[in-house]
Amino acid sequence: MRKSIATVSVSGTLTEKLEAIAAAGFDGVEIFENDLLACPLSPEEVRARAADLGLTIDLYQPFRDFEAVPPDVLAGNLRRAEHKFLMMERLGADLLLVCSNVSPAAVADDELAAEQLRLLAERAAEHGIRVAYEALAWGRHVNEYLHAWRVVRLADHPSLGTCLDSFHILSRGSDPIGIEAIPGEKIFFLQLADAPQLAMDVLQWSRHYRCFPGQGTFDLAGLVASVRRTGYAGPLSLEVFNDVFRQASAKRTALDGMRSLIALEQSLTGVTHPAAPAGFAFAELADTGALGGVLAALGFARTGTHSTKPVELWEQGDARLLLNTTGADPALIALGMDSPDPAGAAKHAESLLSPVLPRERAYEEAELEAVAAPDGTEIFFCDDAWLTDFAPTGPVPGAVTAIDHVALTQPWHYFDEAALFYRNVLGLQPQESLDLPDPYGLLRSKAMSGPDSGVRMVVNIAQVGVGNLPWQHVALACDDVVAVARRLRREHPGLLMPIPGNYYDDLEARQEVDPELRHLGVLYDRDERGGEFLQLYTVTVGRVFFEIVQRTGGYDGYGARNAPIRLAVQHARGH
Ligand SMILES: O=C(O)c1ccc(O)c(O)c1
Ligand SMILES: [Mg+2]
Repeated sequence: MRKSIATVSVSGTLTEKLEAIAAAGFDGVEIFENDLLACPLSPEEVRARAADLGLTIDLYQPFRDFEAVPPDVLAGNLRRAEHKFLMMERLGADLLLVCSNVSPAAVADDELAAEQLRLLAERAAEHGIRVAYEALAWGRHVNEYLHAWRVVRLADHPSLGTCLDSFHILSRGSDPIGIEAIPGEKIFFLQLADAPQLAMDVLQWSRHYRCFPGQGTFDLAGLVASVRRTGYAGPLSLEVFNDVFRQASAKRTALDGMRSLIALEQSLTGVTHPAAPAGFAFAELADTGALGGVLAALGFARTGTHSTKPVELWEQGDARLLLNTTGADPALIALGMDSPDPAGAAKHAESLLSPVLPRERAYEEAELEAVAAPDGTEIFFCDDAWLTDFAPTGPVPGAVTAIDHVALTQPWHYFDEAALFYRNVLGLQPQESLDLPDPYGLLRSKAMSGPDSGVRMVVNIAQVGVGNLPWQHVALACDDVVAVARRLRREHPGLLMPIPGNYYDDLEARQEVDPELRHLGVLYDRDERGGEFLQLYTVTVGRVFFEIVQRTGGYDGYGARNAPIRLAVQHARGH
């Protein structure tokens, strides 16, 4: 299907928007009125600019507060419309979006609304223009898509159809199955937006928190499938009002919008996602020499060195960490995913426009497919062949059994993009975002996991006030955190993060826990089903710290309750 996007969805001036939208590969645009009004170019110049860029102008919008008004108001509204029609002719746009009236002047009278919209459609037709009537979720009388359709049907004019907007339909909890009763040729336009579940006024929700398909919780694939069954032949058009997108790079946002539509189309056409990774093959850390000692203290042993690169393999149980000593400060730079089909996974990533990383691998080395995640972290799709480059010496038994999860910190404006990447490219299932209090702001955090929880990831962003919070971490699974903590307290007391006594006073007030946790600095969480989670943190080294965790009883979280304590300690220590 053709792909369009409303200019309101990306940042910049109208020309910057058009350039970014064209660069991302869209076929057309919805021109948002404010963007045109504020643009120094004439409508003819905008038309030419769009044409040069290969973009059609699919819709002009919005025209507000038109229908179901007293006669004196109608005269003014028709006059307004006539001006818009003339301007649209200059712009080369032949579809006008009219959104349902929100004004107190509107009356609850479908016959009147239909009669006036019919008049509008007649006038529009004289200019070769068609009118698409959309129910805003907060429309004064018309706020359901089937109500807007009833009015359109009543008006019965070939130049009047309806515009469906997934946000208005799904935010109200309407069942999109009713779409299938609308003839496809009367659906003049389809706007798509997803949104996170938020308990708030629907207008504020719509104007600030819409996001691209797949970034929220709406079932857009189901809705679009219903629209397609009607025979609708127009574009899939993104219309996203989002406070972050308004500030972020237009090029990045437009490209991510395109990715979301490609993924949506893939899900509709039955393109199956290659199997999600079964686990972490490795996590790779940049290191200037400080991390080897930490890993050794945690029970890891260096088992190999890459045949041609300054990269060391450290192992313990099934946890494999690579230390890349090319000189950058400690940071998580790459993740290896155990992939059942590395080539298929890389091809799928490429189909979703993920930047494929050049293979700078020598002839005899394992061919690793890699793409860049939004924050630049390299994601490798691996089978077992990669290990041979390190000629590892053999298993390293120890308390640590595997990588439990990794937590990456995103630049603040990449959060939704990252969520989409890990969901669509890696096939991880996202959970709801959490906002965690930090002494200097809020940390937004989203956890994602693969089938059987073989891969767990957390992406965090610093929200207000903290700036780009730099910490990332690798969490290591073990079967007995208390034993690990005892040993580390004894042998490497400076390695462990000190936890405030107040935390334990509160914990002990809530439930009976082993008093030794306080002495050891082990944090504790428990879910409703009695699953338990024990956590032990190291101090940070550069941007990195390690966590040792123990899950019992099916505990599936990440100790969110304890994160604010850890963040406060990290801030207090200045790292
Ligand atoms: O928020 C609004 O006013 C608005 C305007 C036009 C639309 O298509 C829409 O979905 C919302
Ligand atoms: Mg809309």
